Amino acid sequence: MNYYSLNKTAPNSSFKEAVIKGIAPDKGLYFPESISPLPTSFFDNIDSLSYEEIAFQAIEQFVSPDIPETVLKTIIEETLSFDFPVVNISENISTLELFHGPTMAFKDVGARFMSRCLGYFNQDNTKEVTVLVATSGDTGGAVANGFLGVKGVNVVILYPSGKVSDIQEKQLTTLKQNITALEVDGVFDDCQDMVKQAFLDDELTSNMQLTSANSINVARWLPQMFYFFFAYKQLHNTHKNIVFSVPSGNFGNICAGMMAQQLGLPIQHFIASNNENNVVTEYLSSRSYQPKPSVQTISNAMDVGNPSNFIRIQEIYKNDFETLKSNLSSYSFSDDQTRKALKELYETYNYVADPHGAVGYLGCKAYLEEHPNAHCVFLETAHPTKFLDVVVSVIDKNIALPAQIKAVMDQKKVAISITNYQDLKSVLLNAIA
Ligand SMILES: Cc1ncc(COP(=O)(O)O)c(C=O)c1O
Ligand SMILES: N[C@@H](CCOP(=O)(O)O)C(=O)O
Repeated sequence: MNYYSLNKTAPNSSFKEAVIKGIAPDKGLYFPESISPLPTSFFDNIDSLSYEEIAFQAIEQFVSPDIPETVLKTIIEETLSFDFPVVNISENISTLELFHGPTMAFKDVGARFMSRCLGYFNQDNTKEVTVLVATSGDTGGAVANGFLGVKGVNVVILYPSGKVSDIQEKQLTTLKQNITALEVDGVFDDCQDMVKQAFLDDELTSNMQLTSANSINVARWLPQMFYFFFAYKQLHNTHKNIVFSVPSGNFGNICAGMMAQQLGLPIQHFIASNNENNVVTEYLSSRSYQPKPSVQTISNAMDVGNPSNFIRIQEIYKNDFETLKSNLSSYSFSDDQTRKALKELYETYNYVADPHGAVGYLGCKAYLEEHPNAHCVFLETAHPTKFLDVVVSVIDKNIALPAQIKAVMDQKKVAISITNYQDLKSVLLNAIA
């Protein structure tokens, strides 16, 4: 598969080139040249397919011929080494739990898939690759974990100081080895802007091979399609009119769901559930797309004021506002509403959610008011213990810590404080000096 740049002024790239570069030379996001729907027999037989087989068929066209079939099968098998259960909440609402991986957030799937692709492409390469990542909380930990010890790859993670949870910070600052954490005096969008600026910097790019492990990288983004298929497999015999409510920040996850739909997955509608960072909610009601500075919320990983992947969503719908609107609704919720939803989920349904999942639940409720015949699946994108203070204070009950969380809690944080792009550049240049 070849990929074109959404800025349309760079040459097309193979999957391998797109993964290694991360972003096109004209700074556009890569997008696949074609999307061929899966045959109807795939959906007719989905009950008899394993998750690995489903994932293989979903992604093969996007990575072929750069990753041979046997290698791809191994990558998928290693990526999907944990469970993706759908849990029933009420008659019309279920949740897809995406937190059973090593860092307990949905990012584990994309990070594990991408690290193995890059490891494969880099196996005979003597030139080291530097993976730059901006995180508002979960990408950093997942990428650190996914790339830990990968030969020839150094990972540099930028995170906004004081704006990620304690556990998230531990997950991205305690691994050492080939992982460096940079604590930025700013918000997530500052981190993301610095990463994008680094790709524009000739002094850096002529001295080192830079790539990104944010969802701008196609190998991080596309595997996020897998679990929409897994949810469908679990639900399609008992539920019709399946809609997904995706707690959204950078819009990579929901955009991956839309790619699954393009492959033929019968998803009736998408709901982008937002906290008060509501650029897309506003766009759908006003037609005016106005990125704005992010505000801090209790669903911190969604504190994004300029979502990178919205341009891919526009491309999927060929920049047609009405087509997009017929397939996507969006709602924005305050922290107070999120706290009430956490409480309601616990007290009414005995379900302990995390603040991001709670925003997704609110999105389901809002949509179902207008569409009572739908079945809404909200993505539970992280484990509640990653946001221990918020969740415990709301439900007023201690929750057991999983082994993955206990393993990092008492580790010592190691991070370099930076305030601006020059600081980032110095860290990167010093590393190769
Ligand atoms: C727990 C959690 N939920 C939701 C999101 C938002 O996902 P996306 O950025 O793909 O929209 C993130 C961050 O990506 C996250 O970490
Ligand atoms: N919410 C994310 C922000 C980065 O998103 P990505 O999917 O583009 O990596 C985070 O948790 O860091």
